[in-house]
Amino acid sequence: MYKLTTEQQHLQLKARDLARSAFAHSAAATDVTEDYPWANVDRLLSEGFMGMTIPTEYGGQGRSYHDTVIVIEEMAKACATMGRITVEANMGAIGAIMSYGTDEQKKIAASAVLGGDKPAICISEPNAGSAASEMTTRADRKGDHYILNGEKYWITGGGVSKLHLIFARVFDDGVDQGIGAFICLRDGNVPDGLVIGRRLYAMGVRGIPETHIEFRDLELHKSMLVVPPGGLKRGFASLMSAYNAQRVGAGTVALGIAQGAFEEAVAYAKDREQFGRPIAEFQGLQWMISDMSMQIEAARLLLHAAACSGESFPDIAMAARAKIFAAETANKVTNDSLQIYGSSGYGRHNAMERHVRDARMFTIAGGTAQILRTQVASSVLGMKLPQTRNGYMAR
Ligand SMILES: CC(C)(COP(=O)(O)OP(=O)(O)OC[C@H]1O[C@@H](n2cnc3c(N)ncnc32)[C@H](O)[C@@H]1OP(=O)(O)O)[C@@H](O)C(=O)NCCC(=O)NCCSC(=O)CCS(=O)O
Ligand SMILES: Cc1cc2nc3c(=O)[nH]c(=O)nc-3n(C[C@H](O)[C@H](O)[C@H](O)COP(=O)(O)OP(=O)(O)OC[C@H]3O[C@@H](n4cnc5c(N)ncnc54)[C@H](O)[C@@H]3O)c2cc1C
Repeated sequence: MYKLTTEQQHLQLKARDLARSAFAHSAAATDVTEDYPWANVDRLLSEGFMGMTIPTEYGGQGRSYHDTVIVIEEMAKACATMGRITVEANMGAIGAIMSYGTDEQKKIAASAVLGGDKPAICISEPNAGSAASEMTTRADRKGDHYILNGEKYWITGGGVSKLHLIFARVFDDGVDQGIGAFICLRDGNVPDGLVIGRRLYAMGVRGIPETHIEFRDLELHKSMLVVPPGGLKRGFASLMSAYNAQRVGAGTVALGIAQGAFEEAVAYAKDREQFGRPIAEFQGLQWMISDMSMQIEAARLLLHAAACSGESFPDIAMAARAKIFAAETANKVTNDSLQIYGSSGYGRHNAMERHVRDARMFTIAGGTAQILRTQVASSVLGMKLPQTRNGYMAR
């Protein structure tokens, strides 16, 4: 059982106040316009919810991932887009750079995020989604620079993010060194070679653009290559280890969406009358409400435990379990909440259909529920579980 400290309870209340007063009322408009909510991001920044995990020596608050999930749930409950922005402003790319980067890299990243930027993490490719380690984006050394070529897809924040962390296979003298991550800033002037491609219009969480990004002879100084302590040969494993934090964050957005939909459904059940009495008096709905409350509470416990696990970053299996459970809970709870609303939930004049759409992405993005189950199985069985045919044959 987790218990929030007094300080964490204050943080939760501060986040809840901001989310309710500033973000909840614009969530529907953000969904309809599909515009990035710049004004809300300014508020998120000025209230101290961006770059919370950045160490104090780089201008941040040095907060834990546990503190961060407390804030994310509140933001996502009010507006899923703001929930996801809070994740990327505190986890993912910024977490990896603040842990593995050089002093110069940390200063660049901290300055971007503490200036209001939500970084973009560029891993997935059209032919390497689940099979992320099969990425073909390559960086070839040329003197003091690397030349990047390749294509990423479903990059959250494409066209609005300033800081990009680009995963690529690194070649020195044509020899594969392993996978590293490059920092590329899109700061007013778009660097030659960084091409923001077409937008992928999404089913939910529509306030953040998802785009293709191409690298066409993108030239980056060698000092922009983030090399984790284990070197490039262990680069992919170390970078994915940092990414476990973002999985916990994404799961928490799913939780916040579920909690928000649930609260609305409970209030509606007490208010709506059929057969001369509130529909909350019908056992068929009472048992649905019980199940929803259990699933939400269990998801929250798994997420908080995962956020507190590991050393620098959450443990791979705990993060995977928590994200799978929270994502599947969000799909179930938002659908059941809509059911409790009946036709009113199905109408677009109501928030329920948006909650269902917003919840849908989390069994896909950040590692699908199937891939993450394989990671959990690998941990439980103590077995490597290569997914390629020749991986098994080699064993
Ligand atoms: C990891 C996979 C790509 C599977 O690929 P492979 O079979 O080639 O790799 P593995 O042998 O499983 O892994 C190689 C190496 O890395 C270690 N590893 C892998 N993942 C992690 C992790 N999460 N934490 C720690 N370590 C990790 C692994 O143990 C191996 O180490 P050893 O060599 O054994 O010591 C695939 O499973 C995978 O994760 N696919 C999903 C890709 C993904 O999550 N993409 C996210 C893109 S960003 C995004 O979607 C943002 C959306 S959001 O909502 O935030
Ligand atoms: C809204 C959204 C935001 C995203 N944001 C980002 C981002 O910011 N940065 C980024 O890099 N990526 C991002 N992604 C991409 C995301 O990481 C990928 O969608 C995800 O990793 C799955 O890859 P894929 O979509 O190519 O599906 P595929 O890998 O093609 O999978 C298709 C289906 O096959 C299943 N499958 C594949 N391999 C296996 C296996 N070995 N065992 C069992 N089932 C398997 C999958 O589970 C899935 O059901 C985002 C995606 C979405 C939807």
